[in-house]
Amino acid sequence: MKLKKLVLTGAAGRLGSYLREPLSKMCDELVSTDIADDIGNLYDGERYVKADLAKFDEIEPLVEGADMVVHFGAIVDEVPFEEMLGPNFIGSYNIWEAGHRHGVRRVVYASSIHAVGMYPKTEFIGTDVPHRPDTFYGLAKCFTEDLGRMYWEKRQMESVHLRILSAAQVTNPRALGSWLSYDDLVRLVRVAIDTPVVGFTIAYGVSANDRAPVDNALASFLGYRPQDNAEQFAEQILAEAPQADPTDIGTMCHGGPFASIPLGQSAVGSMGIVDDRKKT
Ligand SMILES: NC(=O)c1ccc[n+]([C@@H]2O[C@H](COP(=O)([O-])OP(=O)(O)OC[C@H]3O[C@@H](n4cnc5c(N)ncnc54)[C@H](O)[C@@H]3O)[C@@H](O)[C@H]2O)c1
Ligand SMILES: O=C(O)[C@H]1O[C@@H](O)[C@H](O)[C@@H](O)[C@@H]1O
Repeated sequence: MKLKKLVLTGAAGRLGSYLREPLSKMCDELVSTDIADDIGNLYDGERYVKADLAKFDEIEPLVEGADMVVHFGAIVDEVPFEEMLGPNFIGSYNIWEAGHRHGVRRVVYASSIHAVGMYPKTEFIGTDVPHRPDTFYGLAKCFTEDLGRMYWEKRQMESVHLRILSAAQVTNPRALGSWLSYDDLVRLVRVAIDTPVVGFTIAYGVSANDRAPVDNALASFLGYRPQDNAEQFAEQILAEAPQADPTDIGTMCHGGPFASIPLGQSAVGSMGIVDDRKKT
């Protein structure tokens, strides 16, 4: 199905960099947006507009005439609530409200495992477990999932909330379960757009890892079939890993370092994430 217009927020970001090209091929016009000054060379059919998610006046005109919004823009680490409020809470409201005013059919949202990060890993969690955020960052993901449910139930605007686990190079034992390869990310976003009816849906964003700690059974109607498996990295990662501390909350919970970090303090700093965004 080729759409008329798609909007991608967070287009300058790491995941955005892998989504721009495939999204540009799924529509006549892709409007990519971010707070960054530019995003490099543009793909055929792509236009870039700098805008701040926290400002309704900047976001609202971008959404006019769009079939769907792929909403990936956000602060992606734990920060004090006051800093999170604009981009991650108000930003989500701005996307849904602007979308509603312009008759946007669906939002595909980058939610996160951190909406449920305080569950112990001994629980194989489904998409229907109650929220259990590990940080203000996770709380903003919970807020946005509830916002999406409310706009579906009250205003019939659809959304798919992709609770991504770890879309980054595999550098630690946790990622052997939580890895989402960039190719599988694209597969997931593609089915979230292509599935004819989604209502309000939550799906975990994870590859076909032998050790995947979450259950996507309730989202199986999306037909997401991940192809990659982090087990290919297991031997090396486990040989190099320090002995796990069973009393550490971060080791025990789905949220990893986000689960053990004090509220408002950076968790990403300790995770060794490589900036391998795709260059254009
Ligand atoms: N990478 C992961 O493992 C992972 C896991 C779960 C969820 N997510 C979610 O996926 C999305 C993309 O993450 P990423 O890893 O590519 O991070 P990223 O930081 O590379 O990308 C996020 C982008 O959002 C933009 N942004 C921040 N504040 C903004 C504002 N006020 N207005 C407009 N744009 C703003 C940033 O400039 C950045 O380009 C985020 O919503 C994140 O929460 C990522
Ligand atoms: O838990 C994870 O691995 C990831 O969770 C995402 O929500 C964060 O944005 C990302 O920075 C983390 O690496």
